[in-house]
Amino acid sequence: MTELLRDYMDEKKEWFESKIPKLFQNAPVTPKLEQAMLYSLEAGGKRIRPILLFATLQAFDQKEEIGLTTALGLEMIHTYSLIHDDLPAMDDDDLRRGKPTNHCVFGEGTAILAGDGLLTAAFQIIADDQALDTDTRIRLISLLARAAGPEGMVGGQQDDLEAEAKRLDLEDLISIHKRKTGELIRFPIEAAALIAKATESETEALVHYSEHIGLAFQIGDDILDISGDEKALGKPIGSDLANHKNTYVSLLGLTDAREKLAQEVEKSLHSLKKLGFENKRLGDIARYLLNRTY
Ligand SMILES: CC(C)=CCC/C(C)=C/COP(=O)(O)OP(=O)(O)O
Ligand SMILES: C=C(C)CCOP(=O)(O)OP(=O)(O)O
Repeated sequence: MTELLRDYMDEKKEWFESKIPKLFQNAPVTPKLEQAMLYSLEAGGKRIRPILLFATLQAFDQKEEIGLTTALGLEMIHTYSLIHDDLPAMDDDDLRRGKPTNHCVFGEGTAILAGDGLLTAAFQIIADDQALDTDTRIRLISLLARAAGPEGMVGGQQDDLEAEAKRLDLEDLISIHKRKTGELIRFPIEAAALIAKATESETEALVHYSEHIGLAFQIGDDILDISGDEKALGKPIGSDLANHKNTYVSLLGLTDAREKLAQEVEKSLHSLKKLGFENKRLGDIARYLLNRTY
């Protein structure tokens, strides 16, 4: 990662995270539930989805502040998905973002409710966002519901669960990941294009970019699951193997998985070129995915 991108990501992450403690300040949320929601939300992570939203707004010379609430809602949904993904009924993981998983600290019942709370509160804060006009808010809520729901992430997760006992081909694996991971990578980019009032053809090129980096991101996650550093990642490695998951590495082998990742990054840069955005932050983010270590 270039020093410039590192600085940008650190700065945006810090700014974004400074807003999290205030999220439920004026809401009468049951204390243990609030504590459980904030525990996972504040645990860190790369904040790559909010950063993609800010970087897309920046590419259109828009202030990042205008996308802040949408980015918070998105990260709340991403965090809920990780809490539920770690549950004994799913991946049964003990470590996430460098800390014991939500159910290990608060118990399974509260972890399920913390996830439910984050999911629903996300839509509430976007609906109430005074920085955006009503039409934009409704369109964002619709996009986000589609991306996170049964057509998107939840559907992808269901297919992923069912696939554990089977051997998939590459096409099936891509179809699962497009929904399970890809939709929440696509959303911040499409949302920022909507907020910035991008044209149809600009949005189309950005959606293509997002689809390619979404796949590159997931391939990178699969590679890191076998060759990454547990401390840097903040989650256990070897979990895919233990759970008999179909991954790009199990299907293609490490070398070809790396090659496929490089191809997806190349295609994402090609989509950016159409917009003259390849040298903007979005291009740097795509190039960072090539060799990410966490
Ligand atoms: C509705 C739900 C629960 C969705 C979960 C979506 C998701 C992307 C989980 C993490 O995937 P992973 O298991 O491949 O990643 P990790 O290695 O981080 O656990
Ligand atoms: C989609 C996948 C692979 C789950 C983890 O997502 P991230 O790798 O973005 O996790 P955090 O940085 O937010 O913890």
